[in-house]
Amino acid sequence: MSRNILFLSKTINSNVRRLCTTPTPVQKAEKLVLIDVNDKTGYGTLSMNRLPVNSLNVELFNALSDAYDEMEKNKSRGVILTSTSPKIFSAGLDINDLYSGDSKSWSELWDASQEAFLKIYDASFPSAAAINGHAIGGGCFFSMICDYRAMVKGYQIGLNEIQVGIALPKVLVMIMGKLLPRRHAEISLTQGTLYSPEQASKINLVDDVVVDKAEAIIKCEAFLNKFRKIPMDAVNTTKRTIRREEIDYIRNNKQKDIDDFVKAVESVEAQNTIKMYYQALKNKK
Ligand SMILES: CCCCC/C=C\C/C=C\C/C=C/C(=O)SCCNC(=O)CCNC(=O)[C@H](O)C(C)(C)COP(=O)(O)OP(=O)(O)OC[C@H]1O[C@@H](n2cnc3c(N)ncnc32)[C@H](O)[C@@H]1OP(=O)(O)O
Repeated sequence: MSRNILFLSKTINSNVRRLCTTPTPVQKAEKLVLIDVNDKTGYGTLSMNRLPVNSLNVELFNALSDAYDEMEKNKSRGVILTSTSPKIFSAGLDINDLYSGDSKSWSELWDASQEAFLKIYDASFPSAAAINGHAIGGGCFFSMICDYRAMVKGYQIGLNEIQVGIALPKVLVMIMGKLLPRRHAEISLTQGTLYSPEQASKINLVDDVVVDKAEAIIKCEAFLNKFRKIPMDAVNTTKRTIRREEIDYIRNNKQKDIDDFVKAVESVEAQNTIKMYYQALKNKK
């Protein structure tokens, strides 16, 4: 059974295509999240596919939410979150949107990010991130809300929002504060530190360092396998107890959280920094 070739199957929605093993090959579809369900294990591999860098915009957030809905509907046993790029998991929020947006578009962006966050963080199955390249800003955050992270050597990971001029949104602070030892969380959040996978593994930011994507997927599958003999209701009740604070915060303060994000992005200081950051990125070559 070939799992590497894209096959035609019914379109789930405008941005998500399920990959399955029905024998009708078609050319690669330009969907923002590709779904490949392994019929043997029941695990779905979700590959972000907004090339070149999987920068997160409303459409990619919505595609992730839709993909998770599909996994819930199909009673998935687990998800492996990865990317189709050979060297980038995700470069975080789309700088173009931060640079050229307005309060309406930033509200929509954050609204969509909250939805995707809740789908992943409160899913009824475990998620494992196969971090096959750089995971920066929002890209790092989306790996952090999975239950497990394996990262390929040679890339960088971290929450660098502060360097882009954005005050850290509350949920990012809450989750970083729980994942990393306190001192590392504080330094990382206030300095926007980017880490090698080896450094990240020493501070709990990643669980395993691997040599390539194939090994990352194997590690993710091994992690998901650990849940096969445990009743999922018990796992989910326990997980929700652990994660309740962040989930309740977003559910009960949705609009305030959006307003806080818009305020952070539209401040003169943030806009000046975003502008410089954007220009530096464009002048890199
Ligand atoms: C309550 C719910 C919470 C949920 C919240 C979810 C997420 C948000 C969380 C917090 C706020 C997040 C903020 C951010 O994420 S800010 C963005 C942070 N990201 C970065 O700083 C990454 C910047 N990019 C890089 O460092 C490099 O590009 C790279 C990723 C290391 C790759 O380097 P490489 O040399 O391989 O490629 P290029 O640099 O040439 O890039 C190729 C191409 O892509 C463009 N690009 C890169 N990054 C972005 C980006 N983030 N957005 C848009 N475009 C990007 C780059 O400009 C090049 O374009 P070109 O046209 O020149 O080819």
